[in-house]
Amino acid sequence: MTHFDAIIIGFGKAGKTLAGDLDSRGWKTALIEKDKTMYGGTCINIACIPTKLLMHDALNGREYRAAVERKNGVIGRLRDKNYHSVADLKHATVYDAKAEFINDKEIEIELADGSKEVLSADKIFVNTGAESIIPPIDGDINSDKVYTSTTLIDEEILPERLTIVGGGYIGLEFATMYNAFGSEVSVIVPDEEILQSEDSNIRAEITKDMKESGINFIFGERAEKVTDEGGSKITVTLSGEREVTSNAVLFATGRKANTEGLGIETTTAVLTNKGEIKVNNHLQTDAENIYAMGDVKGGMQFTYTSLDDYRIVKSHLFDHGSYAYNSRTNVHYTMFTDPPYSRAGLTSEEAKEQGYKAAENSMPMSGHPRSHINNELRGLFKAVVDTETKAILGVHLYGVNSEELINTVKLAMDNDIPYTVLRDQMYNHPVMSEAFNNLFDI
Ligand SMILES: Cc1cc2nc3c(=O)[nH]c(=O)nc-3n(C[C@H](O)[C@H](O)[C@H](O)COP(=O)(O)OP(=O)(O)OC[C@H]3O[C@@H](n4cnc5c(N)ncnc54)[C@H](O)[C@@H]3O)c2cc1C
Ligand SMILES: NC(=O)c1ccc[n+]([C@@H]2O[C@H](COP(=O)([O-])OP(=O)(O)OC[C@H]3O[C@@H](n4cnc5c(N)ncnc54)[C@H](O)[C@@H]3O)[C@@H](O)[C@H]2O)c1
Repeated sequence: MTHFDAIIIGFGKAGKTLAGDLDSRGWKTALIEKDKTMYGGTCINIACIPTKLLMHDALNGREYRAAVERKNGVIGRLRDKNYHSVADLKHATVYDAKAEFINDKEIEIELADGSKEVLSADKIFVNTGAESIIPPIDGDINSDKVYTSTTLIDEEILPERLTIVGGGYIGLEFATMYNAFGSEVSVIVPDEEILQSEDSNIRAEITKDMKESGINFIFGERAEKVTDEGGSKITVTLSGEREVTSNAVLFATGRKANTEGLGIETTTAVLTNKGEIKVNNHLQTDAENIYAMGDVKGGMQFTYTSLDDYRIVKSHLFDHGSYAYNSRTNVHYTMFTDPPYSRAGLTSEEAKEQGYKAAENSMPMSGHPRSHINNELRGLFKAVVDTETKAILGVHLYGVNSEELINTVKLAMDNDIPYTVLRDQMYNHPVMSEAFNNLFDI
């Protein structure tokens, strides 16, 4: 049995960053990754990077197969760079193996040749991510025309017609991307509208623009059955018994924590009722030497929140836990549609429900000078502020460059900078951020 100071299970964002940090402190560390095509984790290989690259190429008119080829080249290089960023460390060893706990301090790994080995460590960090969920559906769910986000982006032939089940982040980003590549896209949304938790004007605007770009929505129905018709056709039967036939079906119906076969039940750590690893404010599980970071511990599923989980664990290990989960504020996000939608904080309805003296302002992007230069008049920016304290309570930015602009607003919110500062700031010209002069004129 080989003993380590630390074992990290999974090559996710938090884990690989922690590996580098521990190495600089002289810790002998093992990083165990079950899939050689996943060095660097989900983001690099099957999520953020490939999808945003394909979106970029789709919107810039590149042909689908050429974009998939470019994507494969880029992620291959990033995967190799990520592998070496850990494997070349002085005190770290990367194991190509599936890890399974056998108790709080020992892990059994199964190597590619089927042989088994036990590794032990004082501290163990679980960073195994999440995987796509396909809800219980009747019919030919194993058809080669049924895809998840992971498998669709590897398909080299553009589906002429694509049915997307689910109108969440993945559904709407893929609808934008495949529509721009030239597929005829239908999105099945079980609710009466997309994005129920977003501001109602913003979601109406996004829906209008997506429809105008040619995307077809079917609201208020669930996918219940898939039937492989043979040849290149597949049919989805909806709860209202309507049928949608296309050449490919993407299930964009959520993701679940990757804990299957991890042997958590052999440890003192426990799972929540959603199957995520239960952690405390320092991301420690019920076993005090085992931590969980990233998607596997539940909560918001983003690469940057996983990176921030590393900061929480580092703080607990080396700085008395001064930065903890409840130190994290105003977690923002972007949905990379065209144009993108970015949010931080509350909607005005939420702010009022929570008792704030809230006022809001909205600004159509068609009135902004930079929009005319960009030849992109779509978009709507909204801000919600507290009229008493002058605090920014929320921003909802649907428009060009919102994925960048949102970071400025989050910085202001995190540092209690009043909205009047963003209102009165001198911005250069002509740029998107000068929209804040008007947006915060409340
Ligand atoms: C299509 C898509 C697009 C997305 N786009 C964005 C985006 O634009 N921006 C953003 O911030 N987030 C995005 N996300 C979310 C983001 O990708 C994830 O939140 C993030 O990658 C999670 O990282 P992680 O640290 O939890 O672990 P991961 O990166 O998921 O790594 C977990 C690793 O553990 C390995 N593993 C699992 N079980 C075992 C085991 N038993 N033994 C050994 N290894 C194991 C896995 O193979 C994997 O490599 C997207 C997700 C998807 C699906
Ligand atoms: N830009 C980003 O940062 C980004 C992009 C993509 C994904 N992600 C991450 O990935 C996570 C998962 O995304 P997602 O879109 O898969 O999940 P989601 O939970 O956002 O959306 C899933 C949707 O599928 C619907 N659904 C479920 N069963 C259905 C059925 N039978 N028929 C029709 N619809 C059905 C649900 O009602 C829901 O609206 C996100 O929460 C996010 O954290 C992030």
